[in-house]
Amino acid sequence: MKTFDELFAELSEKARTRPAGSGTVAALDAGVHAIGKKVVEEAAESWMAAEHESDERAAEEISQLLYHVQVLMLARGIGLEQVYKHL
Ligand SMILES: N=c1c2ncn([C@@H]3O[C@H](COP(=O)(O)OP(=O)(O)OP(=O)(O)O)[C@@H](O)[C@H]3O)c2ncn1[C@@H]1O[C@H](COP(=O)(O)O)[C@@H](O)[C@H]1O
Repeated sequence: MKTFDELFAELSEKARTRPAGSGTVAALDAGVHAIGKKVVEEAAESWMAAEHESDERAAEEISQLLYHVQVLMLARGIGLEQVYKHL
């Protein structure tokens, strides 16, 4: 298990070191447009799971949404503090 901040640190390191086989690196190479589509897809899946599936399935879809949001942040060079200051 990991926290939001821990995942962001892990993904930042992947973006910096670009290890072979990383889905994050592949997503970053695909660009903001492709990442944005994944965010929308995972948002829709989160919504559907919340309406029609178990808590566990909804939580899983929400975790994927959070992952893709972090990848979008990395693709734009937006840090956690930049987002947190608006919360
Ligand atoms: N938490 C995640 C995570 N959540 C979602 N995803 C990606 O998002 C996809 C969402 O699943 P779906 O079932 O919707 O996907 P799919 O339609 O079958 O997949 P695609 O063909 O669209 O990729 C997954 O297949 C992963 O590619 C994630 N990919 C990576 N992580 C974590 O990110 C870290 C770095 O991962 P790598 O960059 O791959 O090393 C690791 O700690 C991983 O656990």
